[in-house]
Amino acid sequence: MMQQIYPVTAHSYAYELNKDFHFSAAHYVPHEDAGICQYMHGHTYYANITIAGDELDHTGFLVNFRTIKELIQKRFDHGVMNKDSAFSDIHATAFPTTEVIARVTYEIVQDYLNTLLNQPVCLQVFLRETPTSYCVYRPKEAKK
Ligand SMILES: Nc1nc2c(c(=O)[nH]1)N=C([C@H](O)[C@H](O)COP(=O)(O)OP(=O)(O)OP(=O)(O)O)CN2
Ligand SMILES: [Zn+2]
Repeated sequence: MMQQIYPVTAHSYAYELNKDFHFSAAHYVPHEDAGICQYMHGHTYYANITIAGDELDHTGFLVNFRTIKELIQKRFDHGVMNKDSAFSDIHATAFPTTEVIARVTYEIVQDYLNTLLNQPVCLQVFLRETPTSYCVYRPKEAKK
């Protein structure tokens, strides 16, 4: 696992946890302006998910680290991003770019967090696509 320093997001929650994991997937960016990226190719994506909250659950967890990893890894690992229902080859806002995959990752994680009684929130998704390229997604509506 790649270890690195991630950008921090300021907030006033009592607890903040971060989960690192990775997954491998194929994709293409379905527009000719994407150059060679319009052709199918693969990456090992490295993700760091930041979750915060004020209350712990009955196990003393803000949220189970393992669940966060599995939500994303089980869905995308060794798959073709373009085939996943979260993405589209029609609308640019749903092309599986680093930016969109980071946003979709946030949406999957936050949808799960919304089911928890202690109501943690996802503050940031850091997604590295290549050794030299990454995106940080922070939801605009997140309470700080
Ligand atoms: N804003 C974005 N730009 C690009 C994306 C993207 O998702 N968002 N994706 C690509 C390619 O699909 C590719 O995955 C990454 O390209 P790049 O960073 O150029 O990769 P390299 O390994 O070739 O980078 P070097 O630093 O030149 O080695 C393109 N752009
Ligand atoms: Zn790519």
